[in-house]
Amino acid sequence: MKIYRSLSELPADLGPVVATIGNFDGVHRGHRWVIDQVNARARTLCLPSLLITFDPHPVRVLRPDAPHSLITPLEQKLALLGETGIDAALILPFTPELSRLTARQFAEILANDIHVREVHEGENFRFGHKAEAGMEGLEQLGHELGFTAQTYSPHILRAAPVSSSRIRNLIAAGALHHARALTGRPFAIQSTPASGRGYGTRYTVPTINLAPYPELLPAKGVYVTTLKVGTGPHAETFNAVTNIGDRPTFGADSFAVESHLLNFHAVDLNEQTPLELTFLQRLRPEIRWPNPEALRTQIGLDVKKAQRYFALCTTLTKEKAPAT
Ligand SMILES: Cc1cc2nc3c(=O)[nH]c(=O)nc-3n(C[C@H](O)[C@H](O)[C@H](O)COP(=O)(O)O)c2cc1C
Ligand SMILES: Nc1ncnc2c1ncn2[C@@H]1O[C@H](COP(=O)(O)OP(=O)(O)OP(=O)(O)O)[C@@H](O)[C@H]1O
Repeated sequence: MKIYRSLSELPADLGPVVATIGNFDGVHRGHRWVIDQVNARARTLCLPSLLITFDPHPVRVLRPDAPHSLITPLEQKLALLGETGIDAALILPFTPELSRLTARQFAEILANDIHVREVHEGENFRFGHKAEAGMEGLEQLGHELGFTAQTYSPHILRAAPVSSSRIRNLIAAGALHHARALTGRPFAIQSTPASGRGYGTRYTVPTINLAPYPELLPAKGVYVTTLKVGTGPHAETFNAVTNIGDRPTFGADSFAVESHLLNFHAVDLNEQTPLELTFLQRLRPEIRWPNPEALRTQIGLDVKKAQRYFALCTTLTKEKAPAT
């Protein structure tokens, strides 16, 4: 997938293109449904497929005071979009000026600068200053400016339309299984290591702490996870149990995300080592234990549950594998 980070980066000879526009946070099943249609049309017409997205997320510019955390920060989103078969992604810097473009001005950019032949969107798509226009407006403007607009009814899963906001709420509530059904993959975050206070090694179990993470995290609590350390051919993935929370057993609140590796062996870690933490199952809420011994005993039980989870996964994977 080619990535263009502004209009001026688009090669002059790219168009005409079959395009879709949106935030695509979480790259969920509704998004992938639309992207598949775009790719199929592009192949039929022998044109490149192009996904147009925005950075930062428009909400951050339009409502800077409203808390809004991303399911997939930009680079993670681009990596996932790269797996969809889309030929190119154009990231439009979402500025106050862009937010003030009228629907017509935006459609003119689509026609004259991006050379769209077709634009494919879900029926809830809105664009232009104060979200003034929807798919009907896009169709009319396209008719004038020389492109067509294709509208899709919402992709429904578990009795409601799939949307980034729905998935965000599920993850924030710790409902990881439900969120996974809507995205088609477990929720994962990318970070780097940070130093802990040393309490774990002294009183409970050793952990790898993650650097403060500014985007979406699951609800506070204890989870079965995997932790991938490093990238590329030298990356290693460990089974783990992870606590997200304030660690109230040790006094004053001190928020952290920290993982205890089950199949630990020494790895070379520094502050830049890429980490990917994947959340598989929620085990329990975080609790203020009367003393570190009680917490250590509970973590022992958490580890046993996680081991059972991984053992069951291995058995199921083996059962699913074709006979050799
Ligand atoms: C699997 C797991 C479960 C945990 N559960 C709790 C908990 O219920 N309550 C709590 O106060 N801390 C909990 N913790 C956090 C420990 O208190 C934490 O590991 C300890 O404070 C070490 O901090 P440090 O890494 O800064 O040294 C948990 C940690 C792990 C790895
Ligand atoms: N469930 C769905 N079915 C069909 N199309 C969808 C679905 N969800 C999103 N789309 C379409 O995918 C494109 C990108 O969507 P976008 O990420 O902007 O919205 P969203 O997933 O609904 O997020 P939010 O909940 O933040 O509004 C748009 O054309 C949108 O209409």
